[in-house]
Parts: sequence; C-alpha cells; structure tokens
Amino acid sequence: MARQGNILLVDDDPSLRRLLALRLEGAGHNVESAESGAAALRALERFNADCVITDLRMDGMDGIDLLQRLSHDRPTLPVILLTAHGTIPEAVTATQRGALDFLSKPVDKDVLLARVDQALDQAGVAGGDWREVWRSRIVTRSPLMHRLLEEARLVAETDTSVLITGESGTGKEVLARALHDASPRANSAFVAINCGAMPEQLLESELFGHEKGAFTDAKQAQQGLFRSAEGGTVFLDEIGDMPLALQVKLLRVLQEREVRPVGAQRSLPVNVRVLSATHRDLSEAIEQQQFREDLYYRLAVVTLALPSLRERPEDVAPLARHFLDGIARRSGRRARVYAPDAMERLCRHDWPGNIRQLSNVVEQNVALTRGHVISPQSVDKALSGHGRRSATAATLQPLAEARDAFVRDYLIQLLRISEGNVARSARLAKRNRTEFYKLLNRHEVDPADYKR
Ligand SMILES: Nc1ncnc2c1ncn2[C@@H]1O[C@H](COP(=O)(O)OP(=O)(O)OP(=O)(O)O)[C@@H](O)[C@H]1O
Repeated sequence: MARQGNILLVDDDPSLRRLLALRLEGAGHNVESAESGAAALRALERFNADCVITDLRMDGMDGIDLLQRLSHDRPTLPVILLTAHGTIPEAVTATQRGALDFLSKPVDKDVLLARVDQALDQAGVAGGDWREVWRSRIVTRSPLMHRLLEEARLVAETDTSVLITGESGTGKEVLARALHDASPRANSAFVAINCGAMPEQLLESELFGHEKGAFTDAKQAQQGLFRSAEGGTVFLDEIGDMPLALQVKLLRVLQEREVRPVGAQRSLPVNVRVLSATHRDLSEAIEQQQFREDLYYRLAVVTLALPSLRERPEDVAPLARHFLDGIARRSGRRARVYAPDAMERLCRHDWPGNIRQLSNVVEQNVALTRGHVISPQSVDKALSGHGRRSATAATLQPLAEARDAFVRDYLIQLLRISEGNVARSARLAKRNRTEFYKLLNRHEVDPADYKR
C-alpha cells in the first residue's frame, strides 16, 4: 500500500508550489506550502511534517540553511532538495550534509512520488500507519541502513536467531535492541552480555547460572542470564570470542532449549530468542578451528551486516548533531553547533572507530569549546589525538602539546567517572579543589558537560 504522509513544500515560486502540491495531493498526501525557509520553520511549529521538499535557491534562508537548521532541530526528518540546472554540485554537497535526496527541475511526476514514498519509508510512515518507535534510537539517513532496517523489522517478527556483523562501533548492540523492541518479545527482558570480556568459568555461570556451593565463591545460587531473560531476548555480543568449550554448551542450549546451571543435576527449560554479534570474520575463525561451524549455523539463521560509517558518510552530520543534543540535554545547556568547515572535516574523515569514535570526538570537541560554535581546529585536534598511536614524523605532536592532550584526556576521564563532580574528581586526582579548577580552566574542560 502506498504511503500517505504530511509533506511540507518550500519554494518561492508560487506556480511551482501549486503544481507540485496538486501532484502530491493527487497521490493522497497532505500538503502544506511555505514561500521561504523562515516560513517553513514557522509552519513546522504547527504542521507535523513527515518530509520536507525544499528549493535550493531562495532569498533569505535558502534550502541549504533550512537543511542545516532541520538537521539540527529535527535530525530524523527527511529533506529532499529541488535543484535547477547549475545547482546540482551544491545539491550533491548537501546530500553529504544530510539531505536525503535531490530532484532536478522540471520535476518528473513519477520520480517525485517515488522519492516521497522513499522519504516516508525513512520517516517510518508505513502504509498509512503512524511512525514506528522501535528504531527511534537509530539515527540514519543512509539508504543502505534503511534497507537493513527494513530486513530487521521483518525478521524481528519471528523467533529466528540473528547474527549481527560489523566493525567495532557500528551500532551492533543498538540494532539488537531495536530488533528486540520491534519483536513480540518487546515487553519482556533484553539481556546483553559481552562473551569476550570474562574468563570461561565466570561466563558459563553468568550465562547459565549456578547452584549454591557449585564452586568456591558460589555462596548463593544464581539463575543466570538465559533464565533471567525468560520470554525475552538474550544478546551475545562478541560471540566470536567465546571459548570453544563454552561454544559446545551454548549449542546444546540452543538445540534443546534447556539450560543446566553449573553444579545442577537437572536442566531447566528456557524460552528466549538469541541475537548475537561479532566484529570478527567468523568464516575465518571456523577455518582456524576457533569457532564451531554447527554453532555458527544455529546463530546465523539470518545475518544482518551493519555498514561501517565510511560506507554511509551521509550519517556523519546527523549523528554528530544527535550527540551534541545528547550532551546538551545531560548538562542542561544549549547545544553547541559545528562551524560549517568543522562539519566538513567531520564528514571527510574515514572513522576507523565508526560511530563510537565519532561520539568520542564530539564529546572531546564540546569539552574543548568555550563558546557556542565548534571550530575546525578543534576537530583537527580531536582527530589527530585519535590517530596518535599511528603518528609519523610529520604528524607527531611536540612534547608540550602531547602533555596538554594527555592532561586534558585525564581530566575528561575523571569527570566522566565522577559524573561532573569537581570535588570528587579533585580527590581522585589528589589535588586540592582550587588547583583542580585552575587545571580545568587552563584545559578548557567544563564539568557541566559530564553531569548526568
Ligand atoms: N545509528 C545510531 N544512531 C545513534 N547512535 C548510535 C547509532 N549507532 C551506534 N550508536 C551509538 O554508538 C555507540 C556504539 O554503538 P554500539 O555499542 O551499538 O556498537 P557496537 O557495534 O556494538 O560496538 P562494539 O563492536 O565495540 O561492541 C553507542 O554509544 C551507540 O549508542
């Protein structure tokens, strides 16, 4: 069923506005028109738009300015740009800054309706239904991601085991949670565990539980994650790092749908859905006999491969704004903004650490920015810091700068641990408060940014 949505149409040419509105209304959409970027922002205060179509060149606030405002204020609202002959390069740049797409004038009716349908799909407007909440934590404008989310939504309705693959920091856990939220198990527990983070025996008892007295430290019986997730979902992160002996036990649990706590005589039935994730190439691990092939086929009935951030550069700007908003909300202060050149640099970076690295860079930028606007220099500094380990003679920092960077990182870590509490941070650093405040000032770190 074709989607029908609320479309805000922005163009300073009244005849084009009328024509496009007629076409969109003819397809069942609800259309509101505005003659400028400023009028569009006013209209959005009362009109609940699912998609904005805006001309690129307009007097006053043009399409790019409007896009920038919307990317900041409404990062998930899809924006389509209308371009006349000669403005296509600008529109291409705009898609890198977060525009969903662009349409060349004269606008072909079928292309218009197809693009709008795609935009409504992105906004989560499904066949006339209202937007979906399950994917609300996933900020994206990438068509690759939208296809993946569509697959995720379909597979969420079943009890199929899903293996999520992707480089570190691409959002595997976020996707697993969204899958759970979209599933019929959404009202039961979602329990996540990192299989690479603990020794084998501890992992076994964490997963399957233990009886009282099963081993020296087992003072109390513990039911284990599988049983505590009864009716819900277990998410096994870094499954590729699970020790082989435990892989056998996990396979048995998946086959029999029963768990046997450490030290128990009997197995107990469990009803959980299993999602797992890895950043490793499991086929290579299977070849090297580090991962059981039979377990792989049990876990990877469906595989969802998350693209790296390099493969979806259009997500950098909306994600950066999303993280700025998050920091502002936590500190109760107005969100900072990136200067256009600074945003350009973020968009050009290749993000080996993916979204987690972007989130750290944004946090570092906020910590180092006194005013409202984050400068390109601040971005360069944060990015060179992240590349420190692979520095060459050309990029190596002078000692004074490296020392400053170290002290700043140290202060940020303290404030993270103490959630912005200066007295506690000063105690941890074994410095008196006055001295500690001086350090914060000198390194332009603001404790308010770390308050929860
Ligand atoms: N699409 C997204 N929108 C908003 N935030 C995201 C998105 N994807 C990831 N994040 C955030 O990025 C960080 C890393 O995500 P996550 O922990 O899910 O990645 P991961 O692939 O599981 O990483 P790892 O392999 O290191 O365990 C988290 O803070 C998460 O909230």
